[in-house]
Amino acid sequence: MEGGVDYLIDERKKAQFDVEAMKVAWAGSRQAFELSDRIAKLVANDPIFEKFSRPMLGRKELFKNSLRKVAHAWKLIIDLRLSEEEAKLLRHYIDEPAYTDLQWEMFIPAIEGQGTEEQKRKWLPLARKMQVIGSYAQTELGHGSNVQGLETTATFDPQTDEFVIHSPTLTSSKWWPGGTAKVSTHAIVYARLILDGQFHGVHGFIVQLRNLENHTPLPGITVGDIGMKFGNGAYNTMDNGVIRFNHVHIPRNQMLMRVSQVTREGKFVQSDVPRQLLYGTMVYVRQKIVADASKALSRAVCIATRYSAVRRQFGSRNGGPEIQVIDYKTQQSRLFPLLASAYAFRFVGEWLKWLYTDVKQRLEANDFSTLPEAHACTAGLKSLTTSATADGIEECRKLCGGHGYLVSSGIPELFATYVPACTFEGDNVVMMLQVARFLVKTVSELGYKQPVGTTAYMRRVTALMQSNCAVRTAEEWLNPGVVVEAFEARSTRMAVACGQRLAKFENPEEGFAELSADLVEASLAHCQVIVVSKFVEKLQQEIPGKGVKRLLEVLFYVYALFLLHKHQGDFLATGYLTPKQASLANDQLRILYSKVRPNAIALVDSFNHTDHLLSSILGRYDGNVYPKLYEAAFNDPFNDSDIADGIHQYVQPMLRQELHSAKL
Ligand SMILES: CC(C)(COP(=O)(O)OP(=O)(O)OC[C@H]1O[C@@H](n2cnc3c(N)ncnc32)[C@H](O)[C@@H]1OP(=O)(O)O)[C@@H](O)C(=O)NCCC(=O)NCCSC(=O)CCCCCCCCCCCCCCC(=O)O
Ligand SMILES: Cc1cc2nc3c(=O)[nH]c(=O)nc-3n(C[C@H](O)[C@H](O)[C@H](O)COP(=O)(O)OP(=O)(O)OC[C@H]3O[C@@H](n4cnc5c(N)ncnc54)[C@H](O)[C@@H]3O)c2cc1C
Repeated sequence: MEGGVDYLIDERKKAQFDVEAMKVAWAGSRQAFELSDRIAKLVANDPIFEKFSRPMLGRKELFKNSLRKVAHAWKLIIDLRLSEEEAKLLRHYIDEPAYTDLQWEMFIPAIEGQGTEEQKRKWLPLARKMQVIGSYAQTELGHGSNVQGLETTATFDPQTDEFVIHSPTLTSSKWWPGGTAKVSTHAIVYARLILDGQFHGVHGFIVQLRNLENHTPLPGITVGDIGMKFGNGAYNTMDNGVIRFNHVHIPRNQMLMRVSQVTREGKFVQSDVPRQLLYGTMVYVRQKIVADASKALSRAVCIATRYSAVRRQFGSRNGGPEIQVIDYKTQQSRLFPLLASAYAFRFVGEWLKWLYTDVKQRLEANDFSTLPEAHACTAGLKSLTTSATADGIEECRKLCGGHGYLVSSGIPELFATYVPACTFEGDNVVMMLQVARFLVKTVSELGYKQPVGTTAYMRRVTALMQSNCAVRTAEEWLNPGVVVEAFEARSTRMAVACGQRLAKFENPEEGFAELSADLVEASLAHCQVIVVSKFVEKLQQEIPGKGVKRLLEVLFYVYALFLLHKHQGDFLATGYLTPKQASLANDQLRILYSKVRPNAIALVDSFNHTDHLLSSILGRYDGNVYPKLYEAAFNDPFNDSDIADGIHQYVQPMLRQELHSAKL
């Protein structure tokens, strides 16, 4: 047997559920499935969107090719009259970081959220037709996480009714904004507002960077690329930029003025809208990043699962086949929790999208009451899901053994493209510390204020602090109420313990800094409550299709009990579980893995990933791994000739002992 074609055919026959119905459950609805499937095939069948050769291209060629793909995609959007939703899917399936990500996910949302009605009327139609191309220039060489520490200045000049945008120091150079180095014509630049010598906080300004006719930078603007990033291909299709402003004048009406206004006379007016709305774009993008985590993790898991069914090692009896590596319990205990996590993140992402839509509608109606919770949820879940996904992709590489390290496995590029998600849109630790602030506040108010939303479980603080887990058998862990209560009790106990220790500090900020590592752990525990509860809520809905709900229940228990096993130190230290109960959870986990095993291939088929999206020989749908790996090796341009450049010059003289006289 040269490939694994028969193995995957056999595996698919073992499925105990309706794969087509699971595809719909994964997509969210039949309509969402059909839409997504149609766009995925459109991209997969278009040779311009080929991406297998991407890691072998030099930077300039890579970038030009990326510009070509974006132009081709835009042409398709117009010719096929694709909706905004379809265009988003098109970008997802093209699977190449590009300036359009910033245009659609940051520049436009920033104007929508922070612009006045007049500004929206002017800028949004231009941006939506791609007549201006915008980026999001917040981070500087010296500051990223600390937004209030940004140094770029926007000084109002009452003489000309303009703001003067200036980079006063080297460290104030804008650094990282995607799409800026070579493409964007405009940027939302975050700068310190200065009126009559007084600082009035950091605000966003629409600044034109390039001449729309010939694309040259405007006077006073120095702009360039910040250099190659991690991995071949990967994020290097994006032109992350550096910008220096030398007293660049922009009209007053290009300050985004929904939150605060500057009058013609140079007076600062603070509206009723809270200052935090300036950060609204980040709430939107963090929500989007959570939704995307399941897409990235499911890709890696799909590759590792298919390959684990094709790959065989050891255990051959009487010349028969060796054991499929997916049958090793260790392989299952590493792979199946990641498979379950992909589903868990899919469902929590769906819920977060709902939460964001609700907050957005409220904000439009000037109801800001749910913004703090939305901020804490998006920050915390962004941190949890991206960290787990980045680690999960790397684990999948190891699950594929040596072949996982080959670029043709599709995993190295996926990893290199994905890992910055742990840093951009807020470093993951800094984000968890935001959750910690929210939790500390919630806990300190417990005596007189009912917690709401995702912290509502803390209303039962007394019960959660005092009662203990009642599980006596492994079977008793198969109860969603029991599982969720365990997570809620652990989270409440960790948060309350942090609150009690904080109260001993005279200076709360000093206490917060001192206890920050514990606070991050308490925040993670709270975020895990959210993911686990949202999975349970999903299971309470009607889920059609033979066996679909049952398999999702299995995955829920795998996800939750795996986390419980991994963090059993917390569950034991807080006193909610006994060592015996933790051990029973682990026993149940092993039983659950055996329930996943026959369904593993069908569960990853349910992601409906095309071979184009996976771009992986190990993860091919047909399982034809070995012949294709062999073919790809000899198709590599490095194998064009048997004698590589440099052999005659540097190797042959060594073999002939003539190196001393060779010209090096
Ligand atoms: C959160 C901060 C660290 C806060 O700092 P401070 O403590 O200094 O606070 P402030 O004084 O500023 O404010 C305090 C106050 O405000 C509240 N707050 C803070 N943030 C928010 C918010 N967002 N919403 C609401 N409220 C907020 C806070 O809780 C306080 O409230 P109280 O006073 O009541 O306590 C902040 O400074 C911060 O956010 N820092 C991080 C900076 C950051 O995130 N920068 C992002 C730069 S842009 C960027 O990185 C772009 C990345 C590229 C993205 C590409 C777009 C593509 C999208 C799709 C992505 C898919 C990826 C998938 C890849 C693949 O699959 O291949
Ligand atoms: C691929 C990529 C694309 C990007 N695109 C854009 C873009 O389009 N526009 C844009 O404006 N920016 C962009 N960024 C910048 C990005 O948003 C920042 O890098 C990010 O917000 C982190 O900030 P930083 O670099 O200042 O990290 P730092 O804050 O310097 O972090 C360094 C370390 O310090 C720790 N740390 C920092 N503060 C604290 C604290 N208070 N407590 C405890 N630990 C702390 C962090 O955990 C981290 O370990 C991009 C970055 C990347 C990697």
